[in-house]
Amino acid sequence: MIRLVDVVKNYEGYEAVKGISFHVNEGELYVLLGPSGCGKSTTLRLINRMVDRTSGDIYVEGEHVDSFQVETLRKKMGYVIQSTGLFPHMNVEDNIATVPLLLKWDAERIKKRGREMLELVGLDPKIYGKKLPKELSGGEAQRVGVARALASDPHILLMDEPFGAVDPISRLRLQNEFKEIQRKLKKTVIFVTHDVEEALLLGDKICIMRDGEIVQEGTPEEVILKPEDAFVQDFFGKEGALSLLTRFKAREYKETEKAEGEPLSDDASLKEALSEMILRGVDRVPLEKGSLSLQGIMEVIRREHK
Ligand SMILES: Nc1ncnc2c1ncn2[C@@H]1O[C@H](COP(=O)(O)OP(=O)(O)OP(=O)(O)O)[C@@H](O)[C@H]1O
Repeated sequence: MIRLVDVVKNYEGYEAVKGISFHVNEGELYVLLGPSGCGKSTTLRLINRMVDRTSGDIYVEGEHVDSFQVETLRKKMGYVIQSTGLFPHMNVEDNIATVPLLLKWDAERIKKRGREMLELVGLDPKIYGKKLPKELSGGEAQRVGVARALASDPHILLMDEPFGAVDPISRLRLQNEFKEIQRKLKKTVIFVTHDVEEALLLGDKICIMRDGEIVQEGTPEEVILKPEDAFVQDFFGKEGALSLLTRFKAREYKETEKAEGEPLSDDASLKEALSEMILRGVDRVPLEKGSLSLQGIMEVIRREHK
């Protein structure tokens, strides 16, 4: 679906991307993960030609990126960035309509699509359609950013730290909602982040970068449990397999037994549930109608460690 072969980017003598190759399959959410300055954003922007390659080749849906007109290439891909990139003088509806307008959709179809996209990202079109970006909270603006990227129904989404600017609670909600959207729509997504938990929660595959190079690529389980060097191991911290618990939802391991105390949301991850158990000094925490046991969590850790 998307293939990079020996891609290099030099910025005036500084080699930001040093000959990287990878392949992203259709419907896959591929995470580029690494510390600040390692070349993640540059790699993403090479794909939609916002940055020109120094050398190497990039293919999108089997075609070389140079064989497209730049506008045609960009229209194929939704692009979401941290600061949302919304046009400040356009209301939410008009922001979402930008690419469909360029694609010359008729007015009725654009309007309908705008409403559908706002509903998909959990915003009421009647309340939000006419608002200007400055009248939105950070989390709402990010949702509009995602709605706008999805509006023309591109096969591909390029997302550069899309939830980086929002507070941790809204971020977790947005991540979970986006995961649900992705489960339904199955877009091919390249997602840039430096947040390990975000990468583990969302990624089908994770590509770890350092100093313009790929250090390791694999499923979340592979990179956590079989780190190829100390950098990857350190990057995931000492918690190792514990970080993997981010990927599992409490609801999937719910037991019928009741437990005392404030219930956790069924959407909490096993990692959050484990932290709560440690904080409360208990081996069972209540969920909505049921509970989760330490033993249940330990079984997941043991299973994943095999
Ligand atoms: N337009 C530019 N001109 C010169 N150097 C640049 C330019 N854009 C990026 N760089 C440099 O290239 C390197 C990689 O930058 P890039 O933005 O791709 O990293 P990143 O991994 O996305 O970092 P962050 O997580 O901080 O956004 C950095 O050292 C950066 O300073």
